[in-house]
Amino acid sequence: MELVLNKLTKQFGRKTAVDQMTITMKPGVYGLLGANGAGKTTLMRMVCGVLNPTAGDVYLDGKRAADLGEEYRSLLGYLPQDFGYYPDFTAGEFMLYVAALKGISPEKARIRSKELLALVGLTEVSAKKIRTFSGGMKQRLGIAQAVLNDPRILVLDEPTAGLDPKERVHFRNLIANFSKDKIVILSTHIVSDIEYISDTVLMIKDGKLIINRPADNIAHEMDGKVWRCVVAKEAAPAISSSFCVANLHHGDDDTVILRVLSDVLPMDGAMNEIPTLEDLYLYHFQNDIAEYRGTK
Ligand SMILES: Nc1ncnc2c1ncn2[C@@H]1O[C@H](COP(=O)(O)OP(=O)(O)OP(=O)(O)O)[C@@H](O)[C@H]1O
Repeated sequence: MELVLNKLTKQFGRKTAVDQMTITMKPGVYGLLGANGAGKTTLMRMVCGVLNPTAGDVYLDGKRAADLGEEYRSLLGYLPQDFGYYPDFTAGEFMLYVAALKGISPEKARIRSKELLALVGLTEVSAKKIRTFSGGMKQRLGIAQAVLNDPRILVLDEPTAGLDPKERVHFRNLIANFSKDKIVILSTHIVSDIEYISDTVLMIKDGKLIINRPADNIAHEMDGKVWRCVVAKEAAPAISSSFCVANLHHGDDDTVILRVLSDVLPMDGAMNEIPTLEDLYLYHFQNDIAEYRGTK
């Protein structure tokens, strides 16, 4: 199976939300990373056919998804960011409702719903109303409904948003279970989720694909650019204002230890550190982050 996004573009008035994005995907987990407004949701909505591209196309095994129509949609599972859960439904009712929308026969729907609710750990609460669920439980229900039709392409828009660390780990494991032989596209702001679960990292910035690379050794382009600087407390603000600082903590005495991202030696005595995906992300998005913090 091969999913090709060919020069996929979406324009909202003058704003180009997704700009000529070309990606070839095979089964595996693709982690989509980008700042707020980078174009992740717009891209995912076009992949799922809920938004028409301004230009470009999605192809599945060489055929235009738009031409495949229902045949393409039947292979998709989608967990949108703003997923409506119908708070007065029970989890079981909700699964059957979504199954009906997906055209699954009632008998098959009952069996599959039961299996999936068990898989996501919601069997005991399947008769409880969704309004009583925690954020993590709702997200688990969200992924269960997305895979009801056993999709070959699974699109998850920020599935770990609002989850506590324990729920996030549980959720990541669930996604890993579901991802076998599928193309999974998952967006998040949480770098560690991408690091743990993705086979390929896609980084997008201002609607453009800036990185499309296997997750192993993803941060190697940062080799020699991540520095550990130990300075006196008074010297730390000057370093913070001149360089991108990924992390800062206080040492034993009156020292401060900074993790600095810089192409050049930031100060005498700085030592290179092993780069991480988070360093790579911060390096590419440092201007967005400075704006967000109000320092630019
Ligand atoms: N329906 C729309 N009409 C006009 N502009 C839109 C519309 N949808 C998205 N945009 C704009 O397109 C850009 C990309 O938005 P998108 O929601 O795809 O980003 P994102 O990366 O998913 O962001 P977030 O992480 O905040 O969800 C933003 O500037 C957004 O304001």
